[in-house]
Amino acid sequence: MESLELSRLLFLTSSSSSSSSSWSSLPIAKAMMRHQLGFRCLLKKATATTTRNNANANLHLTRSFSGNKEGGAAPTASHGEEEDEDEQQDERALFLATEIDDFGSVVGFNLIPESGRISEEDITSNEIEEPNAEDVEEEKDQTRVSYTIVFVTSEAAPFSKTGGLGDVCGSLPIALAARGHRVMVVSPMYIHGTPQDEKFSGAVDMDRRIKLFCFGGVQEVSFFHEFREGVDWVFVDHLSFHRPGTPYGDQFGTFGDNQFRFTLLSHAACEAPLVLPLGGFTYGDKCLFLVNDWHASLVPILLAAKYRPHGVYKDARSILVIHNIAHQGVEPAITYSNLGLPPEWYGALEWVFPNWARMHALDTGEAVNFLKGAIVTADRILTVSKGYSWEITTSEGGNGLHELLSSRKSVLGGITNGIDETEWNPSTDEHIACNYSVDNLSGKVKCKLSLQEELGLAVRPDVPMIGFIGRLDYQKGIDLIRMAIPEIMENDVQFVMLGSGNPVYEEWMRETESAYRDKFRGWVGFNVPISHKITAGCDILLMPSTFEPCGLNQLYAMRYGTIPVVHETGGLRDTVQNFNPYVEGTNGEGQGTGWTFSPLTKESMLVALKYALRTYNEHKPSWKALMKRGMTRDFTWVNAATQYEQVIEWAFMDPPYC
Ligand SMILES: Nc1ncnc2c1ncn2[C@@H]1O[C@H](COP(=O)(O)OP(=O)(O)O[C@H]2O[C@H](CO)[C@@H](O)[C@H](O)[C@H]2O)[C@@H](O)[C@H]1O
Repeated sequence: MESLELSRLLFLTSSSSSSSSSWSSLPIAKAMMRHQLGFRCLLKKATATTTRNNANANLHLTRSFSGNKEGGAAPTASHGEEEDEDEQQDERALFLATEIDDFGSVVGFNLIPESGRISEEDITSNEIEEPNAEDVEEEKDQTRVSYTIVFVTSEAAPFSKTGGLGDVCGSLPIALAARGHRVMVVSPMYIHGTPQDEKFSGAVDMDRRIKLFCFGGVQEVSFFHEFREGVDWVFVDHLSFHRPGTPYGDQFGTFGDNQFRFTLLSHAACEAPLVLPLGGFTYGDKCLFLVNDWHASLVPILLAAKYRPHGVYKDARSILVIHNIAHQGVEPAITYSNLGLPPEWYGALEWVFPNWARMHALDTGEAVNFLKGAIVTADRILTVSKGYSWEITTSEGGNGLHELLSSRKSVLGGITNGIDETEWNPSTDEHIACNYSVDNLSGKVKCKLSLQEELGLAVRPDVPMIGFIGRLDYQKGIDLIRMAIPEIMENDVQFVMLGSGNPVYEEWMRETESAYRDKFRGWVGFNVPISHKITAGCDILLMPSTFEPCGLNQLYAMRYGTIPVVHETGGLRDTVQNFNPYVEGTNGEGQGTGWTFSPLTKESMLVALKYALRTYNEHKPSWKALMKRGMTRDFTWVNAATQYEQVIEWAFMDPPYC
C-alpha cells in the first residue's frame, strides 16, 4: 500500500501547518470561521434596519479573527468596559444564533435580529439558498475560499454518457473549476471497440500503476489523464472496462461484474489524489470527494474504514449526490468480503430485504447495499432538486431508504441541476437545421420542417409536434404514453420518440410506428445529434415520468422554446411552472413555462396535452410568450455551482461524520 504510506507523510505535513482540527470543535469558532471564509450566504444581508446588535456582532467577529491587525482596531480604553459588556452580549447572541444538529455539530449560523426573535426562516438554515444573479455577480469580486474537489462518477460527458449523470458530471466540474477550485473527475476509461473510443484519444497514460486489494486478490489499475476546461479528467484503466456495450451492460443485459468494476473505481478514486502528480502536484488528502450514485458510494466508507485509521484523509470530507435512488448497488451479503473493507464495517453496508421481497422460504434477505453505505457515512447528502430531496424521505419515494435519509435530514439538501449552455444553445447548436434565439424565433420552424423531412413525416409547419427523449425505463412513464397513444393519435399531431433501454418498450415503439405511419416515429437508439434535433424541432416535450430527481430534457426544451408537459414530480415540479392564462397585467400572455399534471394518470396527462394543443392552435401570442419565458429562464451551472460551494463549506465546518 505504498500510496497510503506516501500520503501519510503528506498528511503529517499538511496537518502540522493547519490548526483547524483543534479549534473546529468549538461551535462559536466554527460559526466565526464560516463568517471569516466569506459565508455571506449564511448571514442575513445587512439592511438599512441593521441593528446595533448586529453591528456589534460583526465587529466582534472581525476582531476575533483578524486579531488587531486589520479592520480590528483594539478597543480604546475610554469605552473598554462598555465594550466588554457588549462583547458578552454578542457572544451570547452568537451562541443562540448557532444551529446545532443532533450530534452537536454546527449546521447553521444566523445573526439574531434586534428583537431577539428567531424567525422560522432563520432556523431552517440547512436550506440551500438559491443565489440571485446579482449576488453571484457581486460575489465574483470577493475573495473566495477555493477547494480541492474530486468527483467520482461512473460516467462523465463527453467521454461517457448514458443519461443525465453523464451530463452533470461533465458540466458541474467545469463550472466549479471556473470558480477557482481545483477539480478532478475520476471515472472509468470505457473501451467499447467503437469509434466512440476516440473520445479518450486526448488522454495520456500517467505511467502510474497501483495495486488494489479487493475481490480476494490484487488488481492493478492505471490512470490516464487529460486536462480540459480547467478540470483534471482522470480515467481509471482496467481490463474490465474494455468491452462492447454501454458502461453498464450489453444486449444480454446488465454486466454481472458491475460490483467488481465499480469497487475498483472507488478504490482507485481514493488513491488518485494521493498518487497522481497532476500539473506537478498531487491533490493531497485534504479534499472533498463528491461521490455520485451507488457506483461511487464505497468512497466515503473507504475514507472512514481504510484510510482514517492510518491518519490519511483526516481532513477530507465527502458529499454523496443521489441522482437516482432507484439504483442502489445491492448484491448478496457474501460479496462483502470482496470489497476490501475491514469486517467490522459490515454494518455500514448491511441491508436486509423485507419478507415480501425475498425470493423463497430459505432466503434470509441479507444483502449489501452500496448507496445505503454512503448514506450512513457521507458528511453531506445532496439530491439534484429540492423537491426530490424531500420525496426520498417519504415511503413512496425513498425506495426503502427513507427512514435512514430522514435520520440524516439535517445534512440532506437538494440543488437543481444546471445545463451546459454551450452544448445546449439554439443560437449556436451545430446539430440543428437552423439556429435561432429568443430575439429571432424564425429558425425554429425550419428546424421542425427539417425534422419532419428527416423522419419521413408530412412536412407541415402548422401541425403541433410532440417529442419524447429518454431512457426507455419504467421511471420515464412510457406505460402512460403506451396507454394514451390511441387517444393522442386522434388529434392532428405528429409524435416522435427517441430512446433505448427496455426491449419491451423498444418493440412497442416499432409497432406503434407501423400502426401510425403518418403520425408517429419511434427512434430506437442513443443518438445525441438526434436528441438536439428533436428538442429544437418539436413544439411540445412530453415527460410523464413516474419520478424524476431533476430531469434535464425539460430544461433543454425550455431553452429551445419547446414547451414541456410534465408530471408534477421531483425536479419537474421544481423547474416547470404551470401555465396560467388568467393572470392580470400580463396582456393575455399569462404566466408559466409549460403544463404540469397530477395525479399520474392517463386522463390527467391527456387533459394537460389537450390544453397545450389548444393553446398552440388557438392562442398563438400566449404560445409565443410561453416559449420566450422558457428561453430566458436561467438554468446556468453558475447558480448550482454556487450552491454546491455552500454545501462544501458546511461539510468542512464539521468534523468528519465518521
Ligand atoms: N436515446 C437517447 N439519445 C440521446 N440522448 C439521450 C437519449 N436518452 C437520454 N438521452 C439524454 O440523456 C440525458 C437524460 O437526462 P435525464 O436527466 O432526463 O435522465 P436520467 O434519468 O438519465 O438521469 C438521472 O440523473 C439526472 C442528473 O442528475 C437527473 O436529472 C435525472 O432526473 C435522473 O433520473 C439527457 O441529456 C438526454 O438528452
